[in-house]
Amino acid sequence: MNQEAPVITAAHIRKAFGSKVVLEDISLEVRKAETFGLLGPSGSGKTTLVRLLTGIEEADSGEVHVLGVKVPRLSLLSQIGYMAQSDALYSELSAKDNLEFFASLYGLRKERRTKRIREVMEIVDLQEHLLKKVNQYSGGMKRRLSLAIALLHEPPLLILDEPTVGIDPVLRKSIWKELKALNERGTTIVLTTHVMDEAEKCDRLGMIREGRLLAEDTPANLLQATGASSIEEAFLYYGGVHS
Ligand SMILES: Nc1ncnc2c1ncn2[C@@H]1O[C@H](COP(=O)(O)OP(=O)(O)OP(=O)(O)O)[C@@H](O)[C@H]1O
Repeated sequence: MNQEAPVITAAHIRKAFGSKVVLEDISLEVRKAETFGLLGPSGSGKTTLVRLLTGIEEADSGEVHVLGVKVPRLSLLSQIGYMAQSDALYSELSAKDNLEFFASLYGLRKERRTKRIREVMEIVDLQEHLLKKVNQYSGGMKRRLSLAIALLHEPPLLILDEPTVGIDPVLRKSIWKELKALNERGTTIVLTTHVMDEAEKCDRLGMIREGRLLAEDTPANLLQATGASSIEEAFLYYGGVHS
């Protein structure tokens, strides 16, 4: 059992856009060096929740603390590697120039910058496309470059919104291997997914449906508690769809 203070604590989060309530009374904790997966169908509120955790979006009520600090806080930005669902890249620039830009934003000095750019491009298997303009990249390549940028400054917390969408199974496997290696080195990871086999790879899962957290536990415990034979079945169970 990890006795350290949680890296993320969200308490009674509520968020509405106009009259539409998108998140209702969400409370959760993410522990140091774990991979916490947010699993839920399209439109269930996963992106809104991770945006609240980063401080990009503000809750109507409830509080989020990250690394002991109340969100939003500018100083937290250097502590978080955030990969949004839509890629925030400069398409007229090369991958290298994009990486250089974000590296300078994070204050990486020249030597470390060069080393890290090489390392992160290897992780996402784009080293041969470093000088190519982003507008010549495929959708999957852009996702991989976005992941590389999130990893660049070696933040203690990674928040990844659907990081492996559009990425082929072989590379997906190697990216998961890297995420697990980062866990072992102390990095905490929060990611969203609606892919069940990815959900099983997370240390703990939060199941979200219609803005509510249905359950939160390890994949094994969720299976045991529901008597389900798959995460998909467990999700349906908590969603009230008993077979
Ligand atoms: N800025 C916004 N203004 C109004 N409605 C919004 C806004 N952002 C999100 N929503 C709505 O909030 C709900 C949850 O959206 P969200 O993107 O958080 O879901 P999601 O689970 O991440 O979905 P997906 O897996 O498709 O990305 C949706 O109904 C969406 O239309």
